[in-house]
Amino acid sequence: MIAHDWERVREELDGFGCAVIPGLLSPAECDGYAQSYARPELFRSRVVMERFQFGRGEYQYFAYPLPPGLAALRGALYEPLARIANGWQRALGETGRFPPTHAEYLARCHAAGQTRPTPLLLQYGAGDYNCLHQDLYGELVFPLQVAVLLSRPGADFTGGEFVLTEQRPRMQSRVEVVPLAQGDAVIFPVSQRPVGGTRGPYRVNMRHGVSRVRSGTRHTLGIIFHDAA
Ligand SMILES: O=C(O)CCC(=O)C(=O)O
Ligand SMILES: [Fe+2]
Repeated sequence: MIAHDWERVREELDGFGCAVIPGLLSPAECDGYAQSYARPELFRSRVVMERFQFGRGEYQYFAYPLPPGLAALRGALYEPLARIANGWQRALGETGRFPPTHAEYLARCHAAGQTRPTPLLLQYGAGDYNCLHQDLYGELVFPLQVAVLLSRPGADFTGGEFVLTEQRPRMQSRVEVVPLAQGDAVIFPVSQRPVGGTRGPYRVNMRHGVSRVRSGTRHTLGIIFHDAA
């Protein structure tokens, strides 16, 4: 288990739709991941965002088997997040529950034909950005995901802020800009979250993206818990 104040994470996710774990990865771990972008044998596919009008920049999905540290991190983050996700299921009146371990959840994904790994490394240069999106890859959706900033803001790059939008029914949208240092992890909803209303919780629709990188190079590690069809 990752030693962290998960109650605070739950409160921030419930209150604002995002939470930060400072220094989840060390500078050496961040540099290791960022450098591994240049090792094609680690990845199953590469996406140039401009080709799909997803933005500008590129990313690669890791292949199975994941690097051991990444597989362990994905499994360790899943467990406390599954408890939060099950609280959201209850709040929204959904009957389905997420199993306590990531191995069990992956078995469900694989049985449903979602067998391809979704953890990814992203790479942005000057002028690159990531349009607002949702990382949905099939019917099975684990409702929370994690992104770790691998580069040093102000030193390796400028600009390139992580942003979230929250679309509320019949109301104007709300935005969060999440300040991150190297190694910080942001936890956020994949697509929806419950917000407490006077007549009980309602669903809001969330998207995330990255504003334009003004200079330098920015790398991120994305950890998504459902696999892809
Ligand atoms: O580069 C970022 O900060 C966002 C990455 C992203 O879209 C993701 O991890 O799903
Ligand atoms: Fe994403």
